[in-house]
Amino acid sequence: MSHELLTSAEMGEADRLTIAAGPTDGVGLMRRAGRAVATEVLSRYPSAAHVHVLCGPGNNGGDGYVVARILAGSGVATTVWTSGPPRPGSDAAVAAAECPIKPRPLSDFDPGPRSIVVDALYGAGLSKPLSGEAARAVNLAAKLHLRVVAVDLPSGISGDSGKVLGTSFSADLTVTFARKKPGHLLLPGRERCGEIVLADIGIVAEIIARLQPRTFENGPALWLRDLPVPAIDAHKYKRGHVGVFSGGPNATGAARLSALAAARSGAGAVTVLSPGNAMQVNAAHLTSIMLRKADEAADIEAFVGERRPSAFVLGPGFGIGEKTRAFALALLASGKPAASTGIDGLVFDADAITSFREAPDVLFEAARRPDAPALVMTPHEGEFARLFADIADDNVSSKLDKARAAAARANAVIVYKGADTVVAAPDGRAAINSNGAAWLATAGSGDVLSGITTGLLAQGMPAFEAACAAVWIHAETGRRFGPGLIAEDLPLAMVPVLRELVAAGGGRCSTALER
Ligand SMILES: NC(=O)C1=CN([C@@H]2O[C@H](COP(=O)(O)OP(=O)(O)OC[C@H]3O[C@@H](n4cnc5c(N)ncnc54)[C@H](OP(=O)(O)O)[C@@H]3O)[C@@H](O)[C@H]2O)[C@@H](O)CC1
Ligand SMILES: [K+]
Repeated sequence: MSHELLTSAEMGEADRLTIAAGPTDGVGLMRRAGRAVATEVLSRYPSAAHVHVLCGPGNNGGDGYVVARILAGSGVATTVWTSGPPRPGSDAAVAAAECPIKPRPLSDFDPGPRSIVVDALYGAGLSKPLSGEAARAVNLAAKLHLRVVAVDLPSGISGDSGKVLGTSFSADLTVTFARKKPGHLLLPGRERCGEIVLADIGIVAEIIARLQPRTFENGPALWLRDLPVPAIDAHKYKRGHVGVFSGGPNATGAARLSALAAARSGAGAVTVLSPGNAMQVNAAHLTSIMLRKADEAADIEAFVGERRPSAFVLGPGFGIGEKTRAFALALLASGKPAASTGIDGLVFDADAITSFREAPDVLFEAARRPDAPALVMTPHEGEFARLFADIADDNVSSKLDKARAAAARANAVIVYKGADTVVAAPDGRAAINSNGAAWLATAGSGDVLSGITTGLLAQGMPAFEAACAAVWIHAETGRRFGPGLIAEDLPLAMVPVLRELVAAGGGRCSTALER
């Protein structure tokens, strides 16, 4: 599995364990890292007039000296610029000694137009904002529109958070080693990396597994085995029954989008639960989706007892206020075994999140009760801040840290939406999504995401996996559809994506869900 993401500390530990296991030493790893970068430079820019390798004082710079040695040995005009010599006795000092090019001070950096920059100033060891001569080099490369190949990370980007410290290079290509780091996927880091190439430098999977990584790049490898497929003896209720709450007569569309998405994601039956005064509007627009009146919390109880739904989505178009809070708390009290016919999973989105802005602890306490159904919440940035104001205000933490802290506090899987959506579970696992597309930023898109998540939950998929799969499928569908996408397109357009996932080996029979 190469979808694990490593923090700087974990990467350092992988390095240490690899060296301890032998026979490769630190300089050996550095030579492989540098060679991987040099190979990319040579194959992508075979006719480059001049390559400028910028070397910092640490091991990132060490990789740079290896790159410079190999490029020069291949006949490429190469200049090395350094921001400081390596520490005597370090691996980087060995690499520098092996490099035949005499380094020049970075303060004199003076690249010609159309040359290539290899940025080996700072990588995993970035410890402060870029300034002085490094910032000048960044500005010069940008001004001259030079191609930049970053070693491990563009200097100035934090590998753990994706944040820019001071300023940073914007690379065309970033070559990183063993596994990607969170900063390659979190914004703005992701935009500054350009294309990312993952190079194998001999840090084996067994070593990575010993670190027990808790952060992943979202993709099928993380959840395909849990993706529900109907068993041969499936009937509709064995495939999970989803309940979707509709808003009033002027706000019914969001629920229908969620309902359709839940049905397309494989739930065998979907019921829209509508206020009495919106029954006619909903009835006029529903065909395979069922419809039932639900005006108060007692109606939920009756529905759960009679129809045995397995998952609900509350929030899209529902409205903000006391009724939403009452419905949410009634649903959270409907888990097993408190009610023998209890439900397995809940998705709270939009208005269900905002309704608790004055008293989030009431929601968290209800979600923390042992019998509460698994809860997934899908806030965008604004909604996240309403529920987790202190976490959102923390300027030091990354989006990953924030999603994790929120998940632990709320005892819920948090889907912290955005162009770099993070899914975090209360147990500390987290995944960063990287296949999103700007086409998804359209009204109703989030309602569809909630519906897919609920559909998967209803079929017995565990909450973290269901949320990750829904985010990925939703993003993949939007990416493939491209221009012209509106939310109504998504439920049907995701069918080819689902077909491919099932063909690729998904997953778990939803008959496990006998109700
Ligand atoms: N781990 C592995 O498996 C492998 C790792 N490899 C490579 O090692 C890299 C990590 O190396 P690293 O730990 O030596 O850190 P690195 O990024 O060179 O920086 C440290 C130095 O920079 C300085 N410094 C930092 N920020 C600064 C700033 N803004 N402005 C000025 N100075 C600043 C910092 O100063 P200090 O914080 O000590 O004051 C320190 O001197 C990694 O990215 C990869 O390329 C490969 O060889 C293959 C195997
Ligand atoms: K770098």
